[in-house]
Order: sequence, then structure tokens, then C-alpha cells
Amino acid sequence: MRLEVAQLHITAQMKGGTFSTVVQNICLSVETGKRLAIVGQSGSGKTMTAMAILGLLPENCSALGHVVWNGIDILSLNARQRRSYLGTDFALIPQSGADFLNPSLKVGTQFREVLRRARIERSLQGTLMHRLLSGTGFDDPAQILRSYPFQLSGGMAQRVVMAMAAAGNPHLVIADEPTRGIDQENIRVFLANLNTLFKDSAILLITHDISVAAACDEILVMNDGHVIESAPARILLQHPKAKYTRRLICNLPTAYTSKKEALINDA
Ligand SMILES: Nc1ncnc2c1ncn2[C@@H]1O[C@H](COP(=O)(O)OP(=O)(O)OP(=O)(O)O)[C@@H](O)[C@H]1O
Ligand code: NI
Repeated sequence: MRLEVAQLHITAQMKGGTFSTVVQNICLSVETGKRLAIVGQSGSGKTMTAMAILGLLPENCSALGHVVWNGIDILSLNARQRRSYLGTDFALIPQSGADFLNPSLKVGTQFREVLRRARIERSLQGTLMHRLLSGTGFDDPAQILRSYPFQLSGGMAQRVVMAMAAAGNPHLVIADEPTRGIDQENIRVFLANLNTLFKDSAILLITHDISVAAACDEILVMNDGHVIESAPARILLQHPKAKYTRRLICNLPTAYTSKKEALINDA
């Protein structure tokens, strides 16, 4: 299965009634079993691109172009039809697991609701929740299910949300800055879990961290609502074409430090 985005334009209606272009002519593709990273500085349109794919754009924004999933241009479907993809074919791993969870409900209650929406039979829910939580590294899933979100650390909340995202066995997973605010060790664990839980899914990973992007198959660089370049990760990191990409790599945290000097000298 394959996601193909072509000539995606997103426009926002501003307060005075004027229109502003948010992204222009975005083209990207990712197929099941592959991971695509989107990198770019703040405000470059990464999240809006992801939201357009998932059908979750804010009300004042609209998208034109093509978002083709499995041969169907889902951008032309109505809101109800589009929502039916989320939680089944598509899943979102949001930036902050802790913010995503409802603070007043136990993890188990929220997890069951996710499974209900994914149309998992009630009698299978318990076993599935335990399996998914074990899959994200929890030794005692029962205790996690009994916990309230405030009893979890940021990294633990992220793992819970990831297990929830895996519940519907999605074919496309979009993770928006999933590693922001978590330490290097937890980033390593996150990437390992992502690869195991979503082995057969197409993964679109929005990130500021070059070490996370480097773990993907392809990298797409965005700036100011445009695609600057895209290429297999290794090629893009070692031979970035655009000056913007070189500067971005130099400014991104972690890894590739030895490459940075060469890139700066080249720029
Ligand atoms: N509801 C909205 N109405 C109008 N403009 C918006 C709206 N939401 C976002 N924008 C604008 O769209 C542009 C792209 O925003 P987006 O959130 O996609 O950036 P981003 O690349 O995800 O940045 P970050 O790395 O900070 O998350 C920004 O200029 C932002 O101000
Ligand atoms: Ni964003």
C-alpha cells in the first residue's frame, strides 16, 4: 500500500478574511514497510502537511491537490468518509503523549475506547492491550492500565500512546515530533519500538532530530511551505544538494558531527 501526495496546496483563511498560502506544491510518497522523515525549521508546514493527509486540518484551512491512498484520492472524499480512515488505516502518534491522554481517565479506560473505535471485540481487548503494552517495553502492563496519566513519565506516556496507535493495525502511521523532550536513551527505545510495532506500516515521521531522520529510509526537507529536496536518507545526509539542507543539518541536534565541518566548508 502506498501514500502518494501530489501538488498539495494548503490555504488558510485569516481573521480579516484574507487568504494565506501555508504549503505549496508538496509532493511525497511512502509505501508500507518504509519510513519517510520530514525535516524543516519551525513553521515550514510539516504539521499542516500531515494534518491534510489525515483529514485533520483546522477549520479555517483547506487543501487542494491529491492525497492518494491505495489508489483512492481521499482528498476528494467528504469529512465523514475521511474520518473513517483514522484509527483503522491511519494512526497518529502526537508530539506529547502526556497531552494526548485525558488526565482524568485511567489508561485502561482510554485504551478500551481506542479499541472500541478500531472495532476490536470486547473479549479480545484485554489480551491485545497487554500484548501492545509489552511490545512498547512495559514489564507490568496491568499496572499501567490501572494508572492515571499523571503517574507516568513523559517517555512512558509516549509509549502508551504508541501502543494505542498500533491497536488498529494501521497501514500508515504519522508521528509528529514524537521524540521532542525525551532523552537520547528513550529516543533509541522509541525508534526500536516504532520499527517493531509498525514493521509493515508506512511511517511518516516529522522530526527536528537528525539522528531520528537518519534512521528513516528517505528524508524530505521542507522550508517555507515548499519541498526543498528529498532523497534516500544516507544520500541526503552525506550529499545534500541545497544550501538550506546543509545549514539545517548543521543546526540539527546530535550525530553527524564529523560531517558538519565538511558541510559548512562546502556551503
Ligand atoms: N489554523 C491556522 N491558520 C492559519 N495559519 C496557520 C494555522 N495553523 C498553522 N498555520 C501556519 O502555517 C504555517 C505552517 O505551520 P506548521 O504547524 O505546519 O509548521 P511546522 O513545520 O509543523 O512547524 P513546527 O516545527 O514549529 O511544528 C505556519 O506559518 C503557521 O503559522
Ligand atoms: Ni509542527
